[in-house]
Amino acid sequence: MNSLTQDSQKAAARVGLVSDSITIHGGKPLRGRVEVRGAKNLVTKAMVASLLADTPSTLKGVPEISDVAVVSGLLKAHGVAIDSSAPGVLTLDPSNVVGAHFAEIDAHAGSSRIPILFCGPLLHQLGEAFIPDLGGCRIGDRPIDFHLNALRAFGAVVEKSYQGIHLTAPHKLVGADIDLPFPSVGATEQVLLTAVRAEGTTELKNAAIEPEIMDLIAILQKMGAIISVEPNRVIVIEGVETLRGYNHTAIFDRNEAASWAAAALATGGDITVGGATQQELMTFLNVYRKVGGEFDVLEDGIRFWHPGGPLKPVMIETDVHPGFMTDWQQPLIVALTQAEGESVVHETVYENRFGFTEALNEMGANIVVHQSGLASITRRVPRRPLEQAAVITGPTPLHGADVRVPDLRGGFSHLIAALAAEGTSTVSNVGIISRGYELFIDKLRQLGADFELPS
Ligand SMILES: CC(=O)N[C@H]1[C@@H](OP(=O)(O)OP(=O)(O)OC[C@H]2O[C@@H](n3ccc(=O)[nH]c3=O)[C@H](O)[C@@H]2O)O[C@H](CO)[C@@H](O)[C@@H]1O
Ligand SMILES: C=C(OP(=O)(O)O)C(=O)O
Repeated sequence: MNSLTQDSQKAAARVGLVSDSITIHGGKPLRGRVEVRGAKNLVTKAMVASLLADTPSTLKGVPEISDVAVVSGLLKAHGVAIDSSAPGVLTLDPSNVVGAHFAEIDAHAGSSRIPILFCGPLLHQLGEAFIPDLGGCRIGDRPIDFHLNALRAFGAVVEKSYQGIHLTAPHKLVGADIDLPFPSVGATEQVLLTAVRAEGTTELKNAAIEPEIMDLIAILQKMGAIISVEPNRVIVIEGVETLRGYNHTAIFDRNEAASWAAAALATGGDITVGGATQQELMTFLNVYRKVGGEFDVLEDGIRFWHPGGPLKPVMIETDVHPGFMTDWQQPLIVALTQAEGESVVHETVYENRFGFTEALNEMGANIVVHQSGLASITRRVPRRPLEQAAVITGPTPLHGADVRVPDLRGGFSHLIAALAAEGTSTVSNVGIISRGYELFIDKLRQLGADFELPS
């Protein structure tokens, strides 16, 4: 069994997903309503933030996804008492934070990227931290140099070993001036979670300002932190000695919402995404409209549908917020296989995020991924050294195939392609999808998808 399949089976087991594959009979529009809850990319960080307090926190809107299970396991290993008896609500009590045993941490190694964010909170609480190997989607090298350099700037001593990373704070952590080479989401969160209790002031330049980061800042402010978001990606944090627990409802998952929107378009369907709001999806909504999709912003969600007639090709560049999010391109590309003409999707955030298109080509799509010579394709000069572009020529009818999920968003795009395709497809390794899509099998059923799970 290869490691991707192992990752998938572990993720499936964490959320009680009984099957790691699904057989889909496609060609049927998805119609109905699904609810999205808290964002994977906020909830897990909010859980880590609870470690910084001296009283319990309450987090609401928590989805049943395997990344939440991984972070719960790591927090429990560090002595945080977690009550999850109320659906979608976690109370996290950090009164007895302790160093974890290696075996307990190692059980979660390679499953998510969130462990790296434990550094600052554990250094503040215990004076040391041990971080196991990171996981997350394999979509590029994903180095952590910005994180470690920032931690060093606060005064942490970093020692790497083959088992993980050991950090100590021989003297107190002190505020620092940090200028990120790229507005990294994770590194911005690393700085926030460390600076809030460091002595003195931290100025972070070239910070990421994704909505999930703004929600994390809101949480930290509720806890007693002093953080100001200034123009031009500058965030200033005045350290405080202690923080208290928070009570917060997580921002909705805009990546899940965009995925269901793309599913409506690709299958010729009509899906209302309950819990989605317009502000966080503005860039996505503009592109959705340009492609030919319709949407209606409701009081309690957004309705997305295919109005009939041909879809139009588009040119997109993924970017940091407020640009077109890199996690949105995979589901949308399935819809673009049905647009009349040539679309170009230029990936500027990760250097290897089009692996999923191979399976779409097996299903009949015409997608060519270019590693170089991008200027001639997109008529622009690359901004980062390792950019890729995918050229999608449509419309091409999709047909069923047996495909394996390579990563979270690519995997969801495989589900959408199978739902849109004529004939039967088997999608395996679907456990990976449960890292970020809550109860997706139940939601597919609600939307009238025709599928079977192996008995
Ligand atoms: C759990 C979570 O929130 N995941 C999201 C987060 O990932 P994550 O926080 O890992 O992504 P980053 O924003 O940090 O990465 C952006 C780019 O910066 C590079 N980089 C990052 C850190 C570093 O130390 N060195 C470095 O070179 C990365 O390789 C990548 O090319 O933001 C990404 C960009 O919106 C999203 O696709 C992910 O869904
Ligand atoms: C890349 C993603 O997540 P992670 O950073 O957790 O791998 C994602 O959510 O698409």
